[in-house]
Amino acid sequence: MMKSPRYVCVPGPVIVGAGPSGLAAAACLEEKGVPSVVLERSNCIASLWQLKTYDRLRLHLPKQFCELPLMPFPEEFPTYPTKQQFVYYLEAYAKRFNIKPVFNQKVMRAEFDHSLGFWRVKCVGLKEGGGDGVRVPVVDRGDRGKKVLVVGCGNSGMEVCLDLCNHDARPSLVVRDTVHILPREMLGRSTFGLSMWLLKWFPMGLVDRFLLIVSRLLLGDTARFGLDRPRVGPLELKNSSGKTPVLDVGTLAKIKSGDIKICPGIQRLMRHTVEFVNERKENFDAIILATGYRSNVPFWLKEGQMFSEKDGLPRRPFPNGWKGECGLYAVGFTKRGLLGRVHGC
Ligand SMILES: NC(=O)C1=CN([C@@H]2O[C@H](COP(=O)(O)OP(=O)(O)OC[C@H]3O[C@@H](n4cnc5c(N)ncnc54)[C@H](OP(=O)(O)O)[C@@H]3O)[C@@H](O)[C@H]2O)C=CC1
Ligand SMILES: O=C(O)C(=O)Cc1c[nH]c2ccccc12
Repeated sequence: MMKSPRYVCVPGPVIVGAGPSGLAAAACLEEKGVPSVVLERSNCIASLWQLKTYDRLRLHLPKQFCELPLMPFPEEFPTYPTKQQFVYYLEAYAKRFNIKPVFNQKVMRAEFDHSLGFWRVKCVGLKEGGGDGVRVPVVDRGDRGKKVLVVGCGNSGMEVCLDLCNHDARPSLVVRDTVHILPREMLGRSTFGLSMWLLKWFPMGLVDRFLLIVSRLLLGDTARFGLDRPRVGPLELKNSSGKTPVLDVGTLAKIKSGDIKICPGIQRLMRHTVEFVNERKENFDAIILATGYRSNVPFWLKEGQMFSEKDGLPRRPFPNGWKGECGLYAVGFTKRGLLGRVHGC
């Protein structure tokens, strides 16, 4: 077996991660004739999409907002492409721009060497197939009637609850804080698309008021079902804290009908028994954590102050990418978002 060299000199940018944003950055560079190296810790591109998402997942923003630069989605794709279609598109994209990530390479440290004028990136090779893919539990027939507690009421928790309902399980949803639920569409357009369009003409506070009025008309008063809204409007909140509004794809109707029960925050977890903050106790057959994730970038990036040391979240949103010192660029992530905004990069 050939041993890989200890040091490799890369005559161009290093891109960390072969997700949609990494692929987009590599393609744009390739288009300009700039070679780059993409390092990917998993053994495939878009590993979050391929290994860590549920099969029924669809994009919840229309496809025109999710396509990568230089190559549109195939015309025959529906408005909201499925996970399988999105992965197929990303594979085709990588092929088209001749992107060949170095797989199974985990970046441990990235530091700018000021005396050399180069970035020094330290990687460890992982075992082939080292995708640490946590599989989302699949509720099959054997799980019918099971009591499942879903923790976290972001888009994941809400969609997982709906799936559980549709497979005859009995889900409860932990909601420990306020949340903005918006219909996925309003006035015949996607809520996201309409919001972005309105923002071109009106201030954010006004667009927020509009979104809340239409949401109230279409969804009713969500507080009546245990889902209080934050005091700050949905766009303002996204902008200031990164918290994404939930785009309802049918979960709210199941909450209204009582098929999904809303619970307060968890105080303690004991085997199958959950104690809530109001001291009520209840037994569940399964617990699904849909509590989001944290960026690992602060762990390895030893340059700049892009991330809060307290919680690992970026210090401010990067609507169009972020340029730091020494040719350091961040593209495609929101504070908490999986999709991020890749359009601006
Ligand atoms: N169809 C699609 O396109 C989908 C897109 N997405 C996107 O992926 C990204 C990630 O979404 P998601 O996985 O939902 O993660 P998020 O970070 O958006 O949501 C996590 C949720 O978990 C809650 N939470 C965290 N810790 C706890 C706790 N200890 N107890 C109770 N609740 C807790 C948070 O609430 P709190 O405010 O209390 O911290 C929050 O509501 C988002 O951008 C989302 O829009 C996700 C699913 C589907
Ligand atoms: O799903 C995400 O991560 C999003 O970014 C969705 C989103 C961001 N801003 C919005 C405004 C209105 C509706 C959806 C969104």
